[in-house]
Amino acid sequence: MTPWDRLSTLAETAQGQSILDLFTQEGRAAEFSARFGDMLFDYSKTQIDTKTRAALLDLAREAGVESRRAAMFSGEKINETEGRAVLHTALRAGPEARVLVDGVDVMPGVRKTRAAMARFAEDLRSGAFMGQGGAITDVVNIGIGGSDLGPVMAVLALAPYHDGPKVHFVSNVDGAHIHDTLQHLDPTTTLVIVASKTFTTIETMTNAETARKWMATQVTDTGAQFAALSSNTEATQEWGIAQNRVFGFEDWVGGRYSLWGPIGLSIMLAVGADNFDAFLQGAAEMDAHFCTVPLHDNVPVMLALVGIWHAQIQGHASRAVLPYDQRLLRLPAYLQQLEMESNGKRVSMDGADLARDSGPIVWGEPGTNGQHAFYQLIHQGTRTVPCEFLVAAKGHEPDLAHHHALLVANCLAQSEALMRGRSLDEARSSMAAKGLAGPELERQARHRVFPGNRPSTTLIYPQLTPRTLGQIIALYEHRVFVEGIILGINSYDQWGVELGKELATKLGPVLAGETGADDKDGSTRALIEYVQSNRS
Ligand SMILES: O=P(O)(O)OC[C@H]1O[C@](O)(CO)[C@@H](O)[C@@H]1O
Repeated sequence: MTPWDRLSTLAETAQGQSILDLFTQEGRAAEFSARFGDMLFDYSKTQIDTKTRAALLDLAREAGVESRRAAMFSGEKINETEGRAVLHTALRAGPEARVLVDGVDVMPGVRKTRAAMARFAEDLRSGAFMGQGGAITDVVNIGIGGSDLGPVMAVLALAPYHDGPKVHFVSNVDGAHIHDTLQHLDPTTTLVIVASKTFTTIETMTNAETARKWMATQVTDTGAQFAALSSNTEATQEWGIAQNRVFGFEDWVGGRYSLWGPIGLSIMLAVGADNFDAFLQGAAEMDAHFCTVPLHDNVPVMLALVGIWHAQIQGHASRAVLPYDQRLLRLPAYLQQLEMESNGKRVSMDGADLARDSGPIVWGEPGTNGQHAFYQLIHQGTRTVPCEFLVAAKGHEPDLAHHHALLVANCLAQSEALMRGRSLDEARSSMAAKGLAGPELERQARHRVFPGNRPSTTLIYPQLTPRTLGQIIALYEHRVFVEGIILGINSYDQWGVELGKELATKLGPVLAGETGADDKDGSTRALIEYVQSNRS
């Protein structure tokens, strides 16, 4: 019997297994949690028991998690469809590290770029680097996907550490985004960063061109107030950005894994090089944990196995990520790209159809806001949505500690409520206490039943510092990697984004009336006609 078969059988047995009853086993909370430093990952509020976990660990071993992990860290070209190594971990590696790609140590180059970024950041933050109108007050990062989501998420998350210029982000090609961002800024004291690995992404290049025109209205040497983050240094030069403000990286850094290097410049500008270093250090610590700790106690591995249990074995199509931290507002969006662009694939590495479901749909919002929006469905809908809670024991506002206490109480209450539920008898008693009786009591009580037994995990840490944020992001990166290995997926390509881009490029001239729409289907033709007759 393969581990997959064993897990299917275990899932059948688990049907109807009360999670709450599993806690009659003494020490379950400690036994079904994993620690990383002062961070705790609690997965005891799931139906996973000792046998299930053993089968999940066998699955990981048989899939070759340990050897694939070694292959990734040693610079093997594990992104086979693009013939590339996967070494975002090198961007955060410590001073002693040596990482070989094709026999060449890439670390001297990584360190050189990191030092150049730090020098530029310090110059800009101290006022040594200025705009035409004086010290830089605002930075606009223009990028999309991995060249935007990571930096936006991290800059928001690290608000208590901001002591640099104000950082803004423009990603959408919708002119509203750049318009609304630039309209309040002064071009003479603004730095524009064009963040694009390829430097060809249509949204980014269109926004960059618009920013250049805006800058030219008041600045004579516009190029002097631009920087570029890219692995296509030829294109950055052609675009007119001086070499000393181009921060390059190699093709072994995937877009959605790129915030640790030059793509993270906006984070460094906001919080300074020391805090950025702490962010990298946290991630490097998680890398060391991932590489050395046995699978059973390995937080990224266990997070991945819980994910596989819920998505591929129990068949739950989505998972909700629910940070009880307003500053992690964009974490769900960031994880949507990280997880869904990495593992949303229908063929395995060798091109065969995937034998099971691909990675799940990832969605979420910070608590407590989500509670007043979609938690209704999570508690009483007909579908089970495994929930992943994140919360810090302590906030950053000592005088608002009572807010934080309420926040934590809500987070803990939600996982408890999801597991415990409320029975019909309990609902009946509360309706009877309100004076209801007979059929009306019965009807009202049924609406107030919570089925419970809904699984969740909680990641809890002391405080959201730069170092902790680095740990959390690296944790999720490795989780995605492990899930991808188990599914046989190449988590590092993204062919699924190409078709839409190609068609959009062809539709441009059609919408402009330059070419016909004869090859289009009836629906698309009707939509084109609608736009053409309603835009003037
Ligand atoms: O950094 P670039 O090359 O502009 O790409 C942006 C994003 O586009 C994608 O290729 C997908 O559309 C992402 O993987 C990437 O993060």
